[in-house]
Amino acid sequence: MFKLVKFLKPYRLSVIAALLLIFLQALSELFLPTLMANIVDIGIVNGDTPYIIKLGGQMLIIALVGTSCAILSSYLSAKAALSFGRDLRSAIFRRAEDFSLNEFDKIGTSSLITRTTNDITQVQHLVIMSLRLMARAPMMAIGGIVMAFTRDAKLSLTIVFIIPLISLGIVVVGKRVTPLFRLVQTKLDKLNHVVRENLTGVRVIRAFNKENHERTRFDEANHDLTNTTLKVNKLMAALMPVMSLTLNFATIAVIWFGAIRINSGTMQVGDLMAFIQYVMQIMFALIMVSMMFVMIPRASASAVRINEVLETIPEIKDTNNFIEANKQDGLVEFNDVTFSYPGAEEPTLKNITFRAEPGKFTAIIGGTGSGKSTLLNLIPRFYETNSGIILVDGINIKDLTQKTLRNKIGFVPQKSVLFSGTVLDNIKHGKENATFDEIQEACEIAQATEFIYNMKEGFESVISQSGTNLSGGQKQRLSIARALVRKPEIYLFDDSFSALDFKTDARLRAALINQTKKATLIIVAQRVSTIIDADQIIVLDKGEITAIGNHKQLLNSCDVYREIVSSQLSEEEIA
Ligand SMILES: Nc1ncnc2c1ncn2[C@@H]1O[C@H](COP(=O)(O)OP(=O)(O)OP(=O)(O)O)[C@@H](O)[C@H]1O
Repeated sequence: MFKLVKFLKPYRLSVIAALLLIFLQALSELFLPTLMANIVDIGIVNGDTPYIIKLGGQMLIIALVGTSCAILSSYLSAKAALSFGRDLRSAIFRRAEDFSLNEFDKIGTSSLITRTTNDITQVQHLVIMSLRLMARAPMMAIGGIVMAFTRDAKLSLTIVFIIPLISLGIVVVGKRVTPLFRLVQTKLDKLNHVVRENLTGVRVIRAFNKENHERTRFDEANHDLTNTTLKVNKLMAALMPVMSLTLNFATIAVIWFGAIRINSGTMQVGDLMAFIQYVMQIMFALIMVSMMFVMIPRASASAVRINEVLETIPEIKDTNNFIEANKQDGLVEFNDVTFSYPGAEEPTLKNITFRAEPGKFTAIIGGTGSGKSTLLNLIPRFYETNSGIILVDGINIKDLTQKTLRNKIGFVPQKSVLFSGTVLDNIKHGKENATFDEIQEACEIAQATEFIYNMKEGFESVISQSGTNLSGGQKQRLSIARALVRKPEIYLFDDSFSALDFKTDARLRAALINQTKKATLIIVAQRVSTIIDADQIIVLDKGEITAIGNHKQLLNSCDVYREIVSSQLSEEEIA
């Protein structure tokens, strides 16, 4: 929790001002019972009306000052806490932006969302309450004790018995709920995960009539969260009645002993009235502390989860001694590269060595799970290799900044990803300052122009969430146009033509070859027809390169390739 305090630093002036105002508010609240005691003991007893009016006026002014301080301190503490929350959210978001895909896999997308939203809200809530209550509670408790002692030292002994009793209750409950609160956040993660999977996979769920199964899964996660939260709340609920009971007993004890002291003439009625108010203030302060104890365990569980993200050092970082890329050819070289996903028993890619030259079309083919996408993902450095080096234009990619490296690349992922916005916005993701001519040219090559103009608003048509209003092939073509508009040196297509019909696929490739004459073109494909014209075809099998050559060479020399080809093409096509 304390590690996050640094995020409050920029707002220290607001925090200090809020604390000062709270101090003034507490002083005013502590002073009022004394004035009231004087009105009773001096004004009423002596029938001194001007004295009563004078002190009554003073009470009114002090109460007004106290209220103004309370309003202003609430405003300042809310401002500081909300800004704290905003900065923390930005910090998590920025950190997550730097994560390699490994770190995303490790923490989990759903958990990252919960941490950026719910966890931060918990901590932010604690900050507001700490500034408002936590600062006020000790002032009120200590001030109340001091004032009560000045009113009647002997009667104050009642307080000495009550405070340790309440403190014990708070500590016992606090210890039991802390681990439970941590559990609540984990259960919330799980619920988010189930909801997310259900919403994104709604079509599959309906197609397979899995609604009941998914409902059960959701109910389980939902009940699990509810039960754990209930357990925590039961414990917390037990604390409040205990507090109230103690408060009432304390009041009875004070009135009882106070009455005895008034009878014996050692105490005045006004003093007893003030004393009761001070005891109330002390008890109230302790209740505030117990309320804080409700929040601290939950917020500290959230703070641990937030810190976990903030303290995760991204595996992939730019070197300080980065090299400026002078050449702009786009030559890609793999030298004996081996790569494993964390926790995997076997490397996914083993001893990969090849060259993909500018002006040449390199294709990668292989069975499912042979490592094609993984190989492609290593080029923009989405993952770090275990051994071997990858060079772009003769420079180890680890010596380039990620920005420089990725500026050279036009990447089309296997699963098309579009963002909410217009068609134009989505293509401009590839090049912010692209002219309309450039965008049109890219769409022309990607075979997207026709369907874009068939849309109601053309390039201004709005793409709904993740492109749900587009077909798979349309999404793929927009993803391709987004990469083409950059005119990069290296084009990486990860099975990006799979949703296109054969005719569109052929037209697109013909146009693409024209546009990418000088660039390095690397295409991962499942379909042999997509890569039949490649200058070199890399055949991957179980993470290893089985053979490299063109279609004809491989047909004669590579069994794996021949098998793939004969499973897709007829004898005449092969011949
Ligand atoms: N993020 C990941 N974490 C752990 N293992 C992974 C991850 N992504 C892929 N793998 C594993 O790595 C292997 C290669 O996967 P990859 O996606 O590179 O294959 P592929 O040849 O592109 O397959 P496909 O043609 O089906 O897309 C598979 O066994 C897969 O289970």
